[in-house]
Amino acid sequence: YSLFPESPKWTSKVVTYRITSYTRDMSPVVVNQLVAKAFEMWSKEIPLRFKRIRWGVADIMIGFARGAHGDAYPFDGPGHILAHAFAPGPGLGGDAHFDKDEFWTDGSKIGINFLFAATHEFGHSLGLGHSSDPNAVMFPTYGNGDPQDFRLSQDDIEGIQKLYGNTHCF
Ligand SMILES: CC(C)C[C@H](CS(C)(=N)=N)C(=O)N[C@H]1Cc2cn(c3ccccc23)CCCCCCNC1=O
Ligand SMILES: [Zn+2]
Repeated sequence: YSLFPESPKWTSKVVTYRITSYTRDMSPVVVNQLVAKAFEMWSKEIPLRFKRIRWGVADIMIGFARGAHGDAYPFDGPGHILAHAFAPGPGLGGDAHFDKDEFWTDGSKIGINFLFAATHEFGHSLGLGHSSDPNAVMFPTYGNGDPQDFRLSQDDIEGIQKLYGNTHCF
């Protein structure tokens, strides 16, 4: 695993998130559920809680966008870069953007598995960089293992616990 320089992390016990835009590929209800599930993948390994807010500014602002969308990293049409997320911090820090030009699916068909991509992006939002372990969710490229049936690798868990400690007793 790798961290970002200076190991930025969230210092609050509860981190808020808000989904500000959606995709036509899946119903908003499904996107909401998959976002919650992706956060749970990480939160079950660390003493950190996530709270969804529907309005106002959350720590982690989540949305779908195509091409240039207000940050310095315009998306590139179908394929190539699928999404991006910023390291923990104020403002843009922690935010996760998904490329609207991808075909996002919930594991029932072809396209890009949204749960996998969201789990990867939220790893960045929490402070993880990329891993050299091909089995890690934080590996730089999509589609090495089976994105329809994945779980955090030991490397992913080691990295997130390095930042936030673990949830086990003494
Ligand atoms: C892990 C993801 C969820 C998030 C990362 C982006 S990020 C910022 N969050 N680390 C991602 O999109 N990686 C590219 C990396 C990549 C693979 N190729 C590329 C060709 C061109 C440009 C990029 C790529 C080869 C062709 C396959 C293109 C489709 C799949 N794309 C990828 O795997
Ligand atoms: Zn990445």
